[in-house]
Amino acid sequence: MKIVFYGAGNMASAIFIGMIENRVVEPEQIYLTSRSQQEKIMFFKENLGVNVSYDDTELLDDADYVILASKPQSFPDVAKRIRPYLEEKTKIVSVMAGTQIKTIRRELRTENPIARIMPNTNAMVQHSVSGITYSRNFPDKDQLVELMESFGTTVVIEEDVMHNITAATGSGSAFLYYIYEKYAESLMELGFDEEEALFLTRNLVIGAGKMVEDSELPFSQLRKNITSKNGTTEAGLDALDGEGIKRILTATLNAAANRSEELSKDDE
Ligand SMILES: NC(=O)C1=CN([C@@H]2O[C@H](COP(=O)(O)OP(=O)(O)OC[C@H]3O[C@@H](n4cnc5c(N)ncnc54)[C@H](O)[C@@H]3O)[C@@H](O)[C@H]2O)C=CC1
Ligand SMILES: O=C(O)[C@@H]1CCC=N1
Repeated sequence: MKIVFYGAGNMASAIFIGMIENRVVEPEQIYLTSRSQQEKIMFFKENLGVNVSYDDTELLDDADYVILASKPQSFPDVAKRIRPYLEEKTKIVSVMAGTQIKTIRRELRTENPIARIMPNTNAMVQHSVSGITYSRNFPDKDQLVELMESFGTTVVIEEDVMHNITAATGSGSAFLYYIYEKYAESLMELGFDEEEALFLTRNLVIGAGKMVEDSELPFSQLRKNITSKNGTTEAGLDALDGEGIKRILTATLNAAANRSEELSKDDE
């Protein structure tokens, strides 16, 4: 199998590192190309054993999958590179937020099978939760799902659900990291120094993540197990509700989903 990544940034590298670490592909089956970050992709070549090329003829020759992993705004340039050399057998898989299948088809001027996936950077530790949607003519769906399951779990969705999945899990871990950042900053306001605040937050997050992984209890029960009547946790949770935690999170997710919709309209 030959898998070619156009773009070798944060998302692409999380995917191919996840795939290689899980041994569903050999490094020599992966081809990388980029526009910037040439030092970084040489690092991948030297340390992982993947191929690097800037020659589109070589890249697209007999390719099974082309992964579109540039920013949506760079896609017209990427499409120009791919268009002349794309073979009929090649399946296109896009990770770009907001770029619709019909836009990809139009820019590449192709009837080839196209899938859109929305992973997240947890792919690097095989824990992405990824949305996937296919064009009608996509063959071997199971093969693509199998490849994707090497870096996490997948949910098959209709294309119009992609905006919500992009917000929920594509962007979602950034929202959680931001909350952890702010948690550490608040610990510093409480009196801990920076090192202590980061140490405490990091270990709190790791422990909570492990509890979520290992325990069968729902989030609400895990929370209740910590909350004594009239105790400290209850006081903190009342403050969180008073500040409108639910409203804040709903606004966050709506903003991200709306931006995905805007991106999809930019290219109509
Ligand atoms: N970072 C994330 O957590 C996620 C990102 N995505 C999507 O993944 C895509 C990439 O995002 P990042 O990896 O974060 O961006 P990035 O900026 O880290 O990487 C972009 C890559 O595209 C390459 N590129 C740009 N123009 C090119 C061209 N003409 N030919 C070949 N390569 C070209 C750049 O050289 C770079 O390697 C975006 O479309 C984004 O919507 C989707 C899910 C999560
Ligand atoms: O911020 C973005 O647009 C991309 C899509 C999902 C995560 N990162």
